[in-house]
Amino acid sequence: MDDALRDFVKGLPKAELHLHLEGSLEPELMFALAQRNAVAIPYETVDAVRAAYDFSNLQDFLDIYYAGADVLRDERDFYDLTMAYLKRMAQENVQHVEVFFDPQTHTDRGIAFEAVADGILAALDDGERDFGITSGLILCFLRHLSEEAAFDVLAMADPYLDRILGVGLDSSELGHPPSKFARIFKEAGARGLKRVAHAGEEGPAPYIHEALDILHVDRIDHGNRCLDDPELVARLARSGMTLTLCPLSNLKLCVIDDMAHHPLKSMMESGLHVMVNSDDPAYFGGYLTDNYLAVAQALNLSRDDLAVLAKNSFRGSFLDGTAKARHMAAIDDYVAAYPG
Ligand code: HPA
Ligand SMILES: [Zn+2]
Repeated sequence: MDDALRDFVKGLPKAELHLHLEGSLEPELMFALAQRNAVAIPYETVDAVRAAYDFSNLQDFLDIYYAGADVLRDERDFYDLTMAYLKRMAQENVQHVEVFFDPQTHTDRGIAFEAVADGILAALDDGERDFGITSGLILCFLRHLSEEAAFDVLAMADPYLDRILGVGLDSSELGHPPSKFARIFKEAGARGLKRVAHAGEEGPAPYIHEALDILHVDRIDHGNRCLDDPELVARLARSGMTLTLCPLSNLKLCVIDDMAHHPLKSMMESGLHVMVNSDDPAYFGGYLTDNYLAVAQALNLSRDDLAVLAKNSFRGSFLDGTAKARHMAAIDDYVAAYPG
């Protein structure tokens, strides 16, 4: 491992825009919460948990990810989960995060929406106070469930909407196109929420078109498969649409067969506004710095390329223009002052 490159990336000011809080549940915390809540888990040791994280596609992962979330039971658990993530981010100079949560994963097993949201929001507040990390919370609808179920969760979230930045769409992509959620995304937009959606991770390029034209998203999560459609690439580039790429996730879920084949560099060269994220770091083997390093090494990225990615992370955020400009200037200052 190139320690100099790691130090450069670690100190680079960064934002993360594609992180599922439930996907930051480390096996150690899973065990601790299983014990605290007297929940049985099908693993003997932390190593056995990690050994089970061998996926051949998105669904393989989702089955284990939803099962793991069962140890999350009360407000304190959601607080601890979120705080553990923010603590790690503070060590990597991550200054802003827009994080996903999947309320249906919890409400469907009888956990109160309030326990989930209160725990997460309290940790986000403390993360800003203790580490200076600004944040936004994005409520994701599970796309393998119905649109009616999505309306139910939006109703539960109603008292919290002033603390929720936006809505997203995640879970099993194939067979669950964005168009299935046209009405709920329209409603979310009418309520002033930002809109993002996973599209083109395993699903085809037309799903990205649907996310743009039917859901009117402000960002595309993943979006790798846009490369199958040159006109779509041109459209995304022209509009400056941010794509939140997740390199280690793509490798672990077999979206790519080798990091050397990751499309990030060719996407940058096509003028796409791509940035780097960890998706579900506890399951995919690395947090934000590890994801930058994985592509930097496999694709031979320069420090300037990495700085562009970090700037894109703020440009693609929902921060206001002044804050974006301040963060981007700090990246220029960091690069200019960096030795060598
Ligand atoms: O990578 C993902 N894709 C879709 N749904 C998800 N839910 C958590 N992680 C993911
Ligand atoms: Zn994701």
